[in-house]
Amino acid sequence: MSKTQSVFITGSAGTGKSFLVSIAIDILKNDVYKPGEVFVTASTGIAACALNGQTLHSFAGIGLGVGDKHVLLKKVVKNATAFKRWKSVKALVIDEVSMISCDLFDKLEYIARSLRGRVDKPWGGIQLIVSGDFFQLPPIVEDPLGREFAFEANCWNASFDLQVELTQVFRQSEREFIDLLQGVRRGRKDEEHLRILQHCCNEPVDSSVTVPRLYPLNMHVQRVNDARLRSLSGEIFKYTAKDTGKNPWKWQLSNGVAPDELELGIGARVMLIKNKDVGVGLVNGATGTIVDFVHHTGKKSWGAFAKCLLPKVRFDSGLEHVIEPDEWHVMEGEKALATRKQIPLILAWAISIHKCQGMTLDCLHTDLSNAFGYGMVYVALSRVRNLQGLYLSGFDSSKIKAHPKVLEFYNNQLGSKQLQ
Ligand SMILES: Nc1ncnc2c1ncn2[C@@H]1O[C@H](COP(=O)(O)OP(=O)(O)OP(=O)(O)O)[C@@H](O)[C@H]1O
Repeated sequence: MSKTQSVFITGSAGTGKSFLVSIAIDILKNDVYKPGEVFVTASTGIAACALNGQTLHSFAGIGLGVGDKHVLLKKVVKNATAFKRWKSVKALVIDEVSMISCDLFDKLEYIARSLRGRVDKPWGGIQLIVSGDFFQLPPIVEDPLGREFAFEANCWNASFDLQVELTQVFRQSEREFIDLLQGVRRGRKDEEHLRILQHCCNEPVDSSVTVPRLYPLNMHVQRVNDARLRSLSGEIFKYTAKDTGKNPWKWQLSNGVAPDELELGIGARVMLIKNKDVGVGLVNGATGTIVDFVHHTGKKSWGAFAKCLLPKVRFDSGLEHVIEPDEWHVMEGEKALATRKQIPLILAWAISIHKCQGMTLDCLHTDLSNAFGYGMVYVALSRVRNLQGLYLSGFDSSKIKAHPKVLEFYNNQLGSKQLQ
C-alpha cells in the first residue's frame, strides 16, 4: 500500500483499528504532508478524543447536519474556518464510521468534490483513512430511502483504493472469550457461549473499585448518575442552561446537546462534552473527577453564569482545568438561530453504550435487558479485556443480533473488494 492511498480498515472490536489509525496519522503528519493538511475525526466525541481529533460534524462545519447536500454546502461556504479546512485538507481520518449514516457520507463527499475544484475525483482528491466495524452500533438517524450504513453510500467503493479487514484480536487474550465475542458479533447464540455469559451475571465483589456502568438507555444512565451524586457528602451546585432563539431550533438544542439542568459536586465523575483545547486533550469525551469549585477568572462575561462558582476537573490524563460555560448554536450561515449556554460537562459514573463504542475497559457492569437494535450487546461485551472483569445483569440472548445487510457486506461485498 502506498502512503497516499485511501483505505478502509475494518475488523472485530479490539483488532487494533484505532491503534493502526494512530500509527497512520503519525506517518501522514510527519512523513507525507505539511502541518495543517491532515485532519483527524471520528463519529463520536469520545472516539475523536482517543485520537486527539474532533468530531466529523465539527470538522465539516455542518452544524447538526440538517438539510440536503446543497444546504450543507452553502453552510460550509459561509463558515470561513470550515471552508478553509476543506480547502487545505489532504488526508482525512474518520474513525468509528459505523455510526456515520450513508446519507451523511454521500453529502460530505459531495461537499469535498464541490469545494476542491476536482469534481472528477472522489472526495475532490482527499486521501481517506476510514476505520470501523459495521457489526457495532449503526447510525442513529435512518435514511428516508431505507439506506443506513456508510457502505451503502453511492460513493463508498470509489472512495477507497483498498479495503482491509484485521483479524487478530488484541483487546482480549482468552480464547474462549474471543470465540464468544466472534459469535455474538455475527448474531450467533451458541449454547456454550450463553452458559459462559450466565456465569458473568453477578454484582462486582469489591465495592472499592469504581466499575463503570454501561446502559442501553439514557434514562438508566441518568438514574445511576443521580443516585451517585446524591451519595456525595459535599455541596451540590446546580447549573441551568440558558437558551435564546425560537423553536424549532431552540428545541433542537434542548434535545441532548447539553443538559437542561446539570448538578455537580466534589468527587463527581464527569465527561467533557465540548472541544476546549484539542492540543492538550481537553476534548469532547475526556473524563475526570471534580476536585473543586472556584470563582470565574476568565475575561469573557457569561451573563447569568457570571456569579456561579465553576467546577475544576482533574482529567484522567492528570491535567486540571476550570470548566467555563460554553455555547452551542443552530446556525444558518453566519447567523445563530438559537443558542444554548451551559457548563460543558455531564455526569459519567454511568454512560450509555452509544458513548462507549471504541473504549477499552478493565472492568464493566452492564444491564442489557433493554438492549435494542443491532450490535449493542456486542459493543458492550467487547469493551472489557477479560471475562473476570465482566459483570452482567438482565442478560437476554434474544438481544444478540447482527444486521442482515452487515452480514451480507462482510460475507460478500467486502471480501470481493479486498486487495492483498
Ligand atoms: N498491534 C497491537 N499490538 C498490541 N496491542 C494492540 C495492537 N493493536 C491494538 N492493541 C491494543 O488492543 C486494544 C484495542 O485496540 P483498538 O482500540 O485499536 O481496537 P479497535 O479495533 O479500534 O476496537 P473497537 O472496534 O472496539 O474500537 C488497545 O488496548 C490497544 O492498545
